[in-house]
Amino acid sequence: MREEATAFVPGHITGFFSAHPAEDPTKAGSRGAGLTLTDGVEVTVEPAAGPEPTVVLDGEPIDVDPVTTVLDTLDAPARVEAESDLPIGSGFGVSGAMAIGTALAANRVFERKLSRNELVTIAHGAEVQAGTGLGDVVAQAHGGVPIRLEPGGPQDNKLDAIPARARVEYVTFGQLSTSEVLSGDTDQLTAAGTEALSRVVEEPTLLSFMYASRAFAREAGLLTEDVVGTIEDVTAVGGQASMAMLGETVFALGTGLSDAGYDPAVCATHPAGAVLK
Ligand SMILES: Nc1ncnc2c1ncn2[C@@H]1O[C@H](COP(=O)(O)OP(=O)(O)O)[C@@H](O)[C@H]1O
Ligand SMILES: CC(C)(COP(=O)(O)O)[C@@H](O)C(=O)O
Repeated sequence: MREEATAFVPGHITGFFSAHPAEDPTKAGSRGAGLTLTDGVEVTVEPAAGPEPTVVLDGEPIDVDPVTTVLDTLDAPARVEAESDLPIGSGFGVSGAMAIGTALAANRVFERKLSRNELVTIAHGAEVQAGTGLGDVVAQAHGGVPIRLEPGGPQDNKLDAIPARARVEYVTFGQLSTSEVLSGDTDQLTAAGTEALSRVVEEPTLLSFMYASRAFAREAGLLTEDVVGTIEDVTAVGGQASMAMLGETVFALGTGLSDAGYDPAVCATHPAGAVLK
C-alpha cells in the first residue's frame, strides 16, 4: 500500500442538460454540454488512521455521499482530503470532482488495479445514485468543452467536444440543491435541454453553446433575480454569460463579467481531464 496519492479534477459548469434516468446508475445520466475549468479540486487519499473513513473539504469535515460510496466500492478505508478552488453546491460539479478524484487516488493507494474507465464508472454511478449530478463526472474525466451526446458512464455514453478554449469568469450568489431539482419534475428542463443540444450539435462553437445555454436557463425556470440581472449586465456590454447548472452562479466567456463592472473569479477551460499527480 502506498502512503498517499493526489488527483486533480477540473471543475465543470453545465450550460444545459436533459435528464435520463435508468435503473442502473452507471447507465443513467444526462445529455448536455459544459465547460471544464482550470479551477478544480485537488483530492489526496491516504489510509485512514482508524476503521472509519473521513472526508475533509478545505479543512472542514464534510459528508459527500458519492465519496463514501466510492470508498465503499473500492473497499478503501481512507482519509480523503480535498482542496477546492470552487464552492460546493453552486454548479461547479465539486461533488463529482471529489468522487472521481477519490476513485483515482484510492485505486493507487490501495492498489486496486482498476482501469480508468472502471474508476470513472464507479464515480459516475455513485454521483447518480446520490442525486448530486448526472453528467459532471464523465465531463470532468474528458476535459475541454465536452458535449454529452448520450447519457451514462464511459461504457454507455457518447462524448464529443467543442474544439475551442476560452478564458472563463464567474460569480456565485449562492447554492442550489442539485438533488432537490433532480428529484422534482424534470420534464420541462429535459425538453429545453434536448432543444439546446440539437443547436450545439448543428453548430459546435462556443458562441452557439452560450446562446443555447441562455435559452435553456430561461426555459428551465431556474433563474433567480441576481442571476438574471447579472446576465443582462454582461449582455449590455456586448458579452456572453449564462447560469451554471445547477447553482446560483453566472459564468461568462472572456472578460464579460469584468467588463460589466463585476469582480469575478477568473480561470480558463481545462485542456485535459482528471489526472493523478
Ligand atoms: N455545506 C455544504 N454545502 C453544500 N453541500 C454540502 C455541504 N456539506 C455537504 N454537502 C453535500 O455535498 C453535495 C453537494 O452536491 P451538489 O449540490 O451537486 O454540488 P456541486 O454542484 O458542487 O456538485 C451534496 O451531497 C450535499 O449533501
Ligand atoms: C447539471 C447537473 C445535473 C448537476 O450539476 P452540479 O449541480 O454541478 O452537480 C450535471 O451533473 C449534469 O448532468 O450536467
